[in-house]
Amino acid sequence: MTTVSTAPQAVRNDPVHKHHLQTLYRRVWGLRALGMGLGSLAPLVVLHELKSPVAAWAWVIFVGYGWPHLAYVLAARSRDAYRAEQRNLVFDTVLAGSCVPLMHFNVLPSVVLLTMVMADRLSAGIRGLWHRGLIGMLAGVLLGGMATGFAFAPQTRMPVVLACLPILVIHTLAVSLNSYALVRRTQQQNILLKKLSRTDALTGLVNRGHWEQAATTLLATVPAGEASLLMMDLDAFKQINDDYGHLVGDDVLQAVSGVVLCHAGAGIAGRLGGDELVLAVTADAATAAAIAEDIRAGVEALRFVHAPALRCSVSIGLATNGTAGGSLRVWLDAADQALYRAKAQGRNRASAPA
Ligand SMILES: Nc1nc2c(ncn2[C@@H]2O[C@H](COP(=O)(O)OP(=O)(O)OP(=O)(O)O)[C@@H](O)[C@H]2O)c(=O)[nH]1
Repeated sequence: MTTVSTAPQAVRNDPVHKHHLQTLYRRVWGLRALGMGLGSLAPLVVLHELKSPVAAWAWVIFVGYGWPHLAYVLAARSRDAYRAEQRNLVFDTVLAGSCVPLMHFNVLPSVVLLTMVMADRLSAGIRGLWHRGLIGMLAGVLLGGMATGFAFAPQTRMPVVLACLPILVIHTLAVSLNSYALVRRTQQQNILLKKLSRTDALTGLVNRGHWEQAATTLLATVPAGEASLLMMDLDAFKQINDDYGHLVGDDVLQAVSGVVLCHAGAGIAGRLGGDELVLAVTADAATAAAIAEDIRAGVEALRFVHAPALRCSVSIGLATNGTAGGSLRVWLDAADQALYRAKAQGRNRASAPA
């Protein structure tokens, strides 16, 4: 019931993943003890009905209540605990199979036992385990049959039916809980992956590809004159990098992105690349100019712990979707020209197209 997916090479070499595999036997221990313990109840009742010899009792008691702990010790003492646990998982099936002839093929407990054991091999997610488990199970049935002469009495009486219930109920609920946890974890990881795939790692703004998608949608849905684009470029950023180093340069980029996000409202802030940031927002030209001034002033007010003397500024080019026409390319071009004007007019300012 513990899932260990077969991972690609890079993941398999990861120390955390290796540790996860090498400690599998510890996680399986409790589940094996519970499953084998409950699973042995019905066989014991059948042995009682059949008035089986002591050797059969001893074997089933070993399978149900001794083997789970022996399996733990074998894996713990092994040089490769994961391989040892894989052997244990196959040996589980041999043992389960061997109990079937001891019960003279009593139909309900035999089916329950074999099904539960097989379901656990499948849900472990280890490649080929179910296949090896099937062979192990058949070997177990064969060995048990050779010991009992394949005696056959498939009828199941009520006490045996009742003895099957604990494993049926508890095992089914445990497997369902495990699946529930797995689905929840996968959903959360998918959300995180989606977020990471569209986020610029340094600034936390959306990356170019995702920003272009979102801006295209905005452009298609907002009437002309009601959406604005702010294209921002840090002033003399190369000099900042040269004077203070790239790490401080990164701090500046992060801090400026923080200011942009702070004033973005419901707009979409992104990093096109380098020190070039963009904000597409549902706002007319006057509102966009006010947002641009807030960002400009916010950037000017930034101070840095690792470079107290450092002052930075940003130039901003503005374009509304009215001036830009229908395509994102034209809109970006209009904002870029406005940014060029802001730089040419002396930087640290916002400018609209001429
Ligand atoms: N620290 C840091 N620097 C970066 C990063 N990406 C790009 N740069 C640097 O940003 C600088 C961009 O400089 P430019 O935009 O060409 O010029 P500028 O110095 O900002 O001058 P103006 O734009 O004309 O004001 C280059 O030196 C790049 O190496 C980054 O992720 N971190």
